[in-house]
Amino acid sequence: MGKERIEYSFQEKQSAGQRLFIPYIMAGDGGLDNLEDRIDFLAKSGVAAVELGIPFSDPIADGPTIQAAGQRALANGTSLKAVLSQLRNFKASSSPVPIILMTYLNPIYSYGMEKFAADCEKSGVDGIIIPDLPMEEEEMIAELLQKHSIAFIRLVAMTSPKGRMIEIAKRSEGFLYAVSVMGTTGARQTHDENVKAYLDVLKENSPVPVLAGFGVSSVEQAQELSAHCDGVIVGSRIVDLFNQGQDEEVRKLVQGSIEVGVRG
Ligand SMILES: O=P(O)(O)OC[C@@H](O)[C@@H](O)c1c[nH]c2ccccc12
Repeated sequence: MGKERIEYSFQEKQSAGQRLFIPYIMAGDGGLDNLEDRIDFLAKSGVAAVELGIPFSDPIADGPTIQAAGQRALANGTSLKAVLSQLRNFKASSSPVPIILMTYLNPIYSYGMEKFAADCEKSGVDGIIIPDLPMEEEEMIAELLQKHSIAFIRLVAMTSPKGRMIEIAKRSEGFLYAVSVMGTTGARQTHDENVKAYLDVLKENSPVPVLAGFGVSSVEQAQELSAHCDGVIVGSRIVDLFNQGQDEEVRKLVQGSIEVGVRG
């Protein structure tokens, strides 16, 4: 359950000599019915976990691709409640890979924090990412998540002072999400040169694995960044490929990224 399940999955991949890869998909994009198949497909492709987004009307950290996916999901009635009950139906805890929910704070508030944490556990959710909850305000939910054995994955930004980065890394459970661009989610061709040094600092100071996310859209980028941390998170590119029915390209992206390449 939770943190241990994430750690176990990561260790399994790393001891097989692979990089970690976490795809982000928007729950309900293409219908909630296909969720289980999609997770199975990703697991078979070699991912270390799946990050599942809850659609929200005001996604401040998201660029156009994920905003559009959220609109499609909301249009077919997807809600936090519907996602949790769908996960519970197919028992995410017997899912072949850990499931990490990514949701803004507002849907959690309207659902009820205590009930949210309890229902996540019942639905087999292993970890949570809440991008609009700063460290200073996390205490209340942190306790609830702990009580229900759910890993609370923290995000760190390139603009954080070093001391704050280290504090966030210390608190993070499962892994540390290193946001590797300044701006919103969305595929980009290249990353700022400073990203590598930033990842090196995190890697040196983090007690948990470090994964870089935001702007990664190709095997080359994944390989380049993975050489400075434990792996990558890819959202917009995966969302686009699934939306275009190019599942085979998704598989190639995952498989190319998890191989330890010439750069690493
Ligand atoms: O789409 P990108 O640039 O590949 O970035 C990953 C990202 O999509 C996913 O982790 C995510 C989607 N929405 C978020 C909001 C905040 C933090 C992270 C996320």
